[in-house]
Amino acid sequence: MKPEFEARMKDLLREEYPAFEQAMKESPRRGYRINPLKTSAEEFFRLTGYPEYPTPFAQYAYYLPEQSGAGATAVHAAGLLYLQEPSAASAVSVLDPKPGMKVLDLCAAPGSKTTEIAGLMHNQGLLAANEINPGRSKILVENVERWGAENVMVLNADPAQVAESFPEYFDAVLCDAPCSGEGMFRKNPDAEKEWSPESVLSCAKRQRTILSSALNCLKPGGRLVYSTCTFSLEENEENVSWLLSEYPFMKLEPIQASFGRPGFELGSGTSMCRRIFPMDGGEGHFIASFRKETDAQASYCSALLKSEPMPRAAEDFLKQISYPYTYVHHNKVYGGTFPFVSPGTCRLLRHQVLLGEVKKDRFEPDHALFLSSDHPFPVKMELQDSEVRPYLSGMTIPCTGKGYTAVCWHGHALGFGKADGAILKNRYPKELRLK
Ligand SMILES: C[S@@+](CC[C@H](N)C(=O)[O-])C[C@H]1O[C@@H](n2cnc3c(N)ncnc32)[C@H](O)[C@@H]1O
Repeated sequence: MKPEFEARMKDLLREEYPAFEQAMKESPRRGYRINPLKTSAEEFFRLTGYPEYPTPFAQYAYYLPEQSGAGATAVHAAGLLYLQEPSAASAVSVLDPKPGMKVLDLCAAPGSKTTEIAGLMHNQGLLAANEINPGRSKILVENVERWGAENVMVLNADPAQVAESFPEYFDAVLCDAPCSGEGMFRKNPDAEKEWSPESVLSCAKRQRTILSSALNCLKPGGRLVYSTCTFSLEENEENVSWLLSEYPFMKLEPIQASFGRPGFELGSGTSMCRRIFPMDGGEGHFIASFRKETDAQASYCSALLKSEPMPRAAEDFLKQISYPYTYVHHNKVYGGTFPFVSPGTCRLLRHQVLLGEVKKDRFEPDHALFLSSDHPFPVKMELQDSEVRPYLSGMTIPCTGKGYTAVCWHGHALGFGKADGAILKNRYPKELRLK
């Protein structure tokens, strides 16, 4: 540990410091969540043979066994699991999103909390996932797609733009802010190299700007959950105190949780927040929960988008699967479980589910259609275990069927291909292929 970091942690933790120091010498805890949109715990453990070792932080969350190789296997490609640092799942447990709500995940990439929220919403309501960084926002799209969520729009915008486009729109907002990452030092020792007391202060300042946008997106009566994966007071309880004094209509709420420990009390009720340290079974997290209490009752309705007519080629193809809402724009056809709302001035990367595109009067389905959780494609083929790697590497597979076909492993689609009665031409996306 850097001496300055060590001194700050001693000051913060006092008599608890030896436990922290000891925990920092131990191996990091790794975790994953099961996808409730696609599988059950019973099926998951039968398919993987993993030991069932739940974490205290969230529903569907488990510690990862050593040497699982989970990232490269069919369960990952089919979107049955998401690898996530165990304590990071705690913020969504506090947010407690429900089916039918309108939820914003403001700092969302790579998507561990977005997929967790989507899992709890069961494709009902709207989840907007925003990421400011263009490169990271593409990874977010990939992860949402593999998860199979059908009600997620992905935005790539500055939080201020999101607030301008969706004023007082959401029932719940998660602000999982960029931070100095002190809770990542055990997992990723390189993260500590970039740390300094100055970087803590600049993160705290940036978090205040992001928080101001976050609360503007929240409708009256709505709930804002603020989280970081760092330990500094400046980025956590001090920012909470700042928000309470700057925006008196924001009220701090107690967090009822069986994990972690209370926040440090700064005189504004900040012991109602929750903290997790490495000696609490995860790497480290901070969570605060606020309610927006204003006299205003009305909340904003985002404009609905007007679809272009459904192209004939798409209409014929889509008889095979029917979504509650469809939207056509520039020959691209989208399906979803929530009406298609305007992204305002935000750059839009994903509109619920991209079903496919009409090219030269032919409809070409998209990978996302096949990975969707609630609308399985009816024409399928089942892979043998030995065929999974070849398929995920982009190779052709023997197949006696004809036409577009979902390629499945134990009934779960990994992707698709086009069969000609003898072989299936592989349409697994090039950028996802195993090397
Ligand atoms: C802690 S990470 C989010 C992790 C994500 N919620 C998850 O669970 O996978 C914070 C994110 O905020 C983004 N970010 C960086 N600067 C930002 C800013 N000024 N405004 C909003 N987001 C920012 C980062 O690119 C990063 O993806």
